This record gives sequence, C-alpha cells and structure tokens, in this order.
Amino acid sequence: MSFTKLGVIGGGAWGTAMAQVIASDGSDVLLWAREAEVVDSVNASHANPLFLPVIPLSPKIRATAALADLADCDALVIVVPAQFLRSVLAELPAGDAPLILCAKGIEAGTQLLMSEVAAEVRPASPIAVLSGPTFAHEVAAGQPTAITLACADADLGRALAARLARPGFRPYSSDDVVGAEIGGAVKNVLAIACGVVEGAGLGQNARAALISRGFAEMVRFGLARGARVETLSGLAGLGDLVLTCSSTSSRNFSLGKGLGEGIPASELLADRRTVAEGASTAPVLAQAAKAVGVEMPIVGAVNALLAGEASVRAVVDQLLARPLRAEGA
Ligand SMILES: NC(=O)c1ccc[n+]([C@@H]2O[C@H](COP(=O)([O-])OP(=O)(O)OC[C@H]3O[C@@H](n4cnc5c(N)ncnc54)[C@H](O)[C@@H]3O)[C@@H](O)[C@H]2O)c1
Ligand SMILES: O=P(O)(O)OC[C@H](O)CO
Repeated sequence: MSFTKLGVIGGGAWGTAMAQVIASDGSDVLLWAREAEVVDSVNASHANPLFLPVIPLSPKIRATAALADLADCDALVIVVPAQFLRSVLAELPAGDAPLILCAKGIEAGTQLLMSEVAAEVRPASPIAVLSGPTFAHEVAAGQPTAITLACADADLGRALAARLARPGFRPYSSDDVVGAEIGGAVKNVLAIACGVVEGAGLGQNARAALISRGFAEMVRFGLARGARVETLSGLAGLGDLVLTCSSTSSRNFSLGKGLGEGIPASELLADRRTVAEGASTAPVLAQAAKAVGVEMPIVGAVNALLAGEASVRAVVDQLLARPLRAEGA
C-alpha cells in the first residue's frame, strides 16, 4: 500500500498543522480551505494568520478552495469540525481513497461518531481515526508529539501511520476506532469542566479530582460503546485529557475558564471563528450516555452550565452532594 499523494481537508489550525507535518519530509500536500483568505495566504505567503498565526508554513503546502482538486489523492486527512463532517464529505468528489478522520466530537441529532458518519456518507472509503494530545501550534512548529492512529484494518492502519510518521511526529497504531473517537470527544467536555475549576478558583485538588473522576466517566461510556480500556488510557484518551485539562492553549479549557469566571456561555460562544468542540459534544454526549444507561455527572454538569440552566456554585454543590460510592464502581 502506498499513499503518494495526500490531501488535507480543512484549513483551520489542525488541518494546517497536519499539512505541515506531511510537508516536513518534502512531500507535496494539497490543503482544502473554506476561507478564500486562508487559500490566498497559504499560497502567497506560506502562512495561515487566521487560524495558525506566527508559524511559517512549508512552501510544499498548496491550498485550494475547490474540493474537486482532491479527486486524485491516495488518502485524505479530514479535519473539519465534527458538526460539518457530513456536509463536507457529501461534497467530496466520488472515490474510495482512505479517510483519516481528525475531528473530536459526536454528531448532534444522530449521536453518531465521526467514523459512523463517514461510513454512511462514503461507504467505499476505508476509515482511520487520528487522535491524541496534539496542540496544533506545537505540532506545526515541529515539537515532539505522539498520537493514536486507529483503523479496523490493521495493515492499512500501519501503512497510514508509516506514511504520516516524521522524526517529531509519532503515530501509534490501534484497531480500536471507537475507543480513539470516544477518548477525543469526551476529553473536550471534561476540559471545559477543568476550565470551570480554574476560572472559579476551586483549586488544584478539585482539578485533579475532576480529571480522575472524568476519566472514570469516559471509561464507563467507552466500555458501553465497545471501546477498550487500553485505548482510553492511551494517547487518545487519558493523554489528551491531561493535555487539555491543564492549559489555556486548549479552546475547551478556555471556554470553561470563562464560564467559571461567570461569563454566560452565549457570550463566550457568540461570533467565534475557532471551534470548541466540547460545547456541541456536551448535550449529545449527555443524551448518548442516557441511551446506554451510563452515569456521567460531570458531563451533565457541563451541559447544564452551557445551557445556562445552573450556576457554577449549584453544579459544584450537586456534584459534591452525590451519594458516597466505591471508587471502582
Ligand atoms: N487545534 C488543535 O490543536 C486540534 C488538534 C487535534 C484535533 N483538533 C480537532 O480538529 C477539528 C478542527 O479543529 P481546528 O482546530 O482545525 O479548527 P479551528 O478552530 O482552527 O478552525 C475552525 C475550522 O472550522 C471550519 N468551518 C467553519 N464553518 C464551517 C462550515 N460551515 N463547514 C465546514 N467547515 C467549517 C473552518 O473553515 C476552520 O477550518 C476539531 O474537531 C478539533 O477538535 C484540533
Ligand atoms: O483546543 P482544544 O481544546 O480543541 O484542544 C486541541 C486538541 O484537541 C488537543 O489535543
């Protein structure tokens, strides 16, 4: 299996960083961006000031506004936000090139994981999921990063991992697609919760408790949906949870920090250009957890805060007042 010509779909921070990874060994890469200004600045100035400021980009990255230009790619890295995956895949030229899905979320309305959406829209394309602790600006600057590449077809997964691997970018193969997806989707909601703890000044003990109990929620939900514990405790789950629960570089953590400071969600989410996936994942995850009979009280609390249904004080009091229980239960 050889994947000579790679395309990246989505010219936000992560799509641009992935194009930079691919180009870093001298490979040509074609980047589809929705915004004409991104296409122009990548082609004219080798930069993406809109979504990935400061980082100089490789001249091997060429941008296009036409999805049809990606028709002859051997594999496509898909990096549009979760709620736009379906519409963008539907507009892709027909073909059966493997899709490497990067969005971390669950589709609102359908409760489908990204791989399930892609299977519906592009049934001929094999699917892989790329997920892990990867701030785009660090990856684009070539700083060392490890990530999970999950694919049900282990041979294809290893071939794609080999194609994307670079000295500073190390994909680990897995065949647990659902686990990789659930890790990435759930950690975004938990990062919002940790941001709330920071913004409300609740202390570092509370943050550690949230990471740990939030991880227990991720594992309960993941197991109910067929994920494996080793995937959830790997890069795509715990690894990414630790990263985004500790840094204002995370858009989800920053959103939660604003909520914790008492700013309404409506104000924090209005007119934003960048995506905080946890905000759209929280309500659908709460529904999906209910559907499989899994308790996710921290996810529920984030959901209530985002919906403006409860104050920070009220959700914290509610979480602390839950009946005492055994830790592993
Ligand atoms: N930024 C990171 O560090 C990072 C790392 C790993 C994974 N991710 C994931 O990658 C995905 C993309 O995030 P990002 O950081 O690149 O985005 P971003 O916040 O930098 O940019 C927003 C993106 O949304 C796109 N968009 C807006 N409206 C759209 C529409 N109607 N149709 C299609 N696309 C539309 C924009 O074109 C742009 O590409 C998310 O699921 C995110 O969780 C991000
Ligand atoms: O900025 P966030 O919160 O979307 O996090 C970015 C990546 O998912 C980190 O792995």
